[in-house]
Amino acid sequence: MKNISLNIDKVLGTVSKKQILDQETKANNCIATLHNGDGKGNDFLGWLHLPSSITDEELTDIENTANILREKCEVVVAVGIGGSYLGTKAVVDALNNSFDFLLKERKNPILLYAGQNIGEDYLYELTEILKDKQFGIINISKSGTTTEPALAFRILKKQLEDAVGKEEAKTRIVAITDKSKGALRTLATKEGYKTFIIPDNVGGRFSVLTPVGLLPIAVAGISIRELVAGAVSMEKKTGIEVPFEENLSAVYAAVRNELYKSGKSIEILANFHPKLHYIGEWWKQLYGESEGKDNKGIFPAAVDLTTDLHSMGQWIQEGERTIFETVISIESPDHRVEIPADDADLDGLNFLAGKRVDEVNKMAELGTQLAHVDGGVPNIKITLPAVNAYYIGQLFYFFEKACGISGYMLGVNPFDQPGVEAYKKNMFALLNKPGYEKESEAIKAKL
Ligand SMILES: O=P(O)(O)OC[C@H]1O[C@](O)(CO)[C@@H](O)[C@@H]1O
Repeated sequence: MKNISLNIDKVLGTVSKKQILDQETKANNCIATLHNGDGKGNDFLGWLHLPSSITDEELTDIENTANILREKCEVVVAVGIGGSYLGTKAVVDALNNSFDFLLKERKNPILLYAGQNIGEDYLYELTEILKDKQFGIINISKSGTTTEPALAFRILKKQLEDAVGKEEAKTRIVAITDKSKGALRTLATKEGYKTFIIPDNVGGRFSVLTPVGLLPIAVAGISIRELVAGAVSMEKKTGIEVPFEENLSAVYAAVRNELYKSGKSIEILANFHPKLHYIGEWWKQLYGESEGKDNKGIFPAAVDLTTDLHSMGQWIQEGERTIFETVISIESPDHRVEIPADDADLDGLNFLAGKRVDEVNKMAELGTQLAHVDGGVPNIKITLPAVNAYYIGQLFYFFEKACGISGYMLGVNPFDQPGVEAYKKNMFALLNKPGYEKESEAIKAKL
């Protein structure tokens, strides 16, 4: 197996090599803080050695549970929001056929999602489509109290029980939550569901390599062993003993912090393969919740290229010069499509005849990089040799480790998310939730 790689050459017009190398001590100190567990948020460091500590028994238990759902269900609904669904969707979208839902000869159940929004039409359409389907539910919530998934689960649980009876429903529902706290744990115990535990010390956005991600990914027919193996290899490659310049996570963290200091306050994660869209969504939560606090932090944005070059391209090329770009580049796509010759050549594309589509895409990627760098947008490039579970495992861990280092370099606690509570408090006050009487009065006075 090869490895993912990092290229920072195209940031060097904005920050110098010396500036980056000067961050060595700081970055190493941050890595030591993570490994010694003596920094801010140190009760949430369970992700650090998670890949290498997953046991064969745990993986087998997850695979066996996935197989039960795979046998019984045409559709499995993964209920969860934020870290409780983004990692799964990132892997499944990246590795499954883009037109999976249209495949007739199915080897895997269709994975659908719920609880990641409160859209009434979304839930209506989901429940309608499930009416004639054999379905199961994986209900995922670390806290076990998040409103969006709890609401979706209440609706889907009733539908499933009405359709197949309470006893059968129990065999098609799996709960993934805290070992003892939260409403979901109480409910799962009372109903007797199969459960998996999200360790106390692993925050939601770092939980993709726990059963949170592993169970639904296994249901989708993807090798969780390869995913974990990739993460294990990256855990080694970014370890405390690895020299700064060889430690991809440390270098990425140092570079983005130097760019931030130089006025680049927005990082755009770009891909040239639409299947990677949700890798960007997962990454946005990871960095947004980890670094956006104390009135600081790089704003994480994401684009799909070349698609968004025809919508956001103008802004990226010539808008406010406060951005830098991190491109996820894929060395070899899985499949070959050659551009055919055409006698009439009315579209003038015969100069491309015989070339692979990826050759055009690669030139678009290179052309974009050069244009953006010329336009004052520094460019970091992360290359995956191919899109498979192993390299995505590497990528996840690479970003997680870099996020921990980067957050400490920035001087924030990368492992909490106190700001998320503000909207919840207002929503509960507006909905007259018991216990929020004072807040209800106060908020209504503002309307
Ligand atoms: O898994 P839970 O506890 O339902 O939380 C879902 C998401 O909500 C947040 O806690 C923010 O409210 C995220 O950090 C988390 O990933």
